[in-house]
Amino acid sequence: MGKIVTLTLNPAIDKTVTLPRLEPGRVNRLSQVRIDPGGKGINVARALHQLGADVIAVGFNGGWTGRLLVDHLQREGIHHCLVTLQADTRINWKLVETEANRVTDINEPGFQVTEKEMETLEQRLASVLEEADAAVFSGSLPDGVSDDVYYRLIRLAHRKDVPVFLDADGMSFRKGVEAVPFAVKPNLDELAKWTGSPIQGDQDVREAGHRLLDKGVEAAVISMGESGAWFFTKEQELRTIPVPVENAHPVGAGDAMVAGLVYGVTSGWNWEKTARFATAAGSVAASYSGTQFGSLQQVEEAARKVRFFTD
Ligand SMILES: Nc1ncnc2c1ncn2[C@@H]1O[C@H](COP(=O)(O)OP(=O)(O)O)[C@@H](O)[C@H]1O
Ligand SMILES: O=P(O)(O)OC[C@H]1O[C@](O)(COP(=O)(O)O)[C@@H](O)[C@@H]1O
Repeated sequence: MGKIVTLTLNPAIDKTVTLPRLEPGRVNRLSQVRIDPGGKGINVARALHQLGADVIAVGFNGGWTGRLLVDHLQREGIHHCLVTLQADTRINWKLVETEANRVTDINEPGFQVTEKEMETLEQRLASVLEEADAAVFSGSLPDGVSDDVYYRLIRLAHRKDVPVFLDADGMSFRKGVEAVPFAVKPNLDELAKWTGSPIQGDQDVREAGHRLLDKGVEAAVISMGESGAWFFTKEQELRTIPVPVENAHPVGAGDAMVAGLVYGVTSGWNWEKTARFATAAGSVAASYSGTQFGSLQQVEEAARKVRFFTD
């Protein structure tokens, strides 16, 4: 496995705050507070690094929260190539209510990016892609970045022969798919936005998965939280069932799954092994508070317990 590049246009500091129950309109006191570096591509890089992969995180970053983010990345030993902006990297709040076992995400929109800054980022990405075996483009877009950005950058990666794994939402995902990434990983909400109609059962998922393959992507993975995921290629379709995680902390599970998927594909594993591993990577992440990811050994152990729907 060679170098993997992740792209995070809108990174974040994830602030996970825990309390028994939120009482709106009253003074609430937190029982725990946790800070993690975040944003989808940053998390994929952290998860891949935990698995032992050679990874570099590319993206924007800025202000005091940006310095905090870099500090965390350095402590974790993550290589990065970030374009520094004046404005602060956003803070995304993850409100955990323990009594209801409910997590509410409150994500800031993020900083404003100029055309010039976007050009600088594209130049850096282009040079990092020269040495890459795979790239992961994921997450929301900051203000000022047009929603065809993944489309353009996937085409850039094609010119360098680098397969792209895309995990995005809304119009940036829709346009990105048109550039034919190697793989996509929507969850059910993201998939419903792409199809334009609600996804109401396995048959709807299968139809949507095949529509994604018809667009030319080699692999479509549809994640469904604790219910596992569907893994589609032209040759095979599998539905995985993870070992359920009690009192799960699902933030970052999707990013861990993407990391597991890239890890399996770039290791040359078959689709069953990759599907088990990616599913398990998500579950291990869901077992930790905040965003924390499993080691190779932990994920391999959890992968042995993943079942296929037809088992
Ligand atoms: N409560 C859970 N128990 C076990 N596995 C989970 C749980 N939540 C998530 N996962 C694993 O993580 C994967 C990705 O989670 P999901 O919530 O679908 O992603 P996203 O964060 O992108 O919405 C799931 O397909 C599953 O394998
Ligand atoms: O870029 P977006 O869509 O706002 O998402 C950013 C958030 O998603 C996360 O990367 C978690 O994503 P997943 O739960 O999908 O794995 C958080 O760390 C971050 O706060």
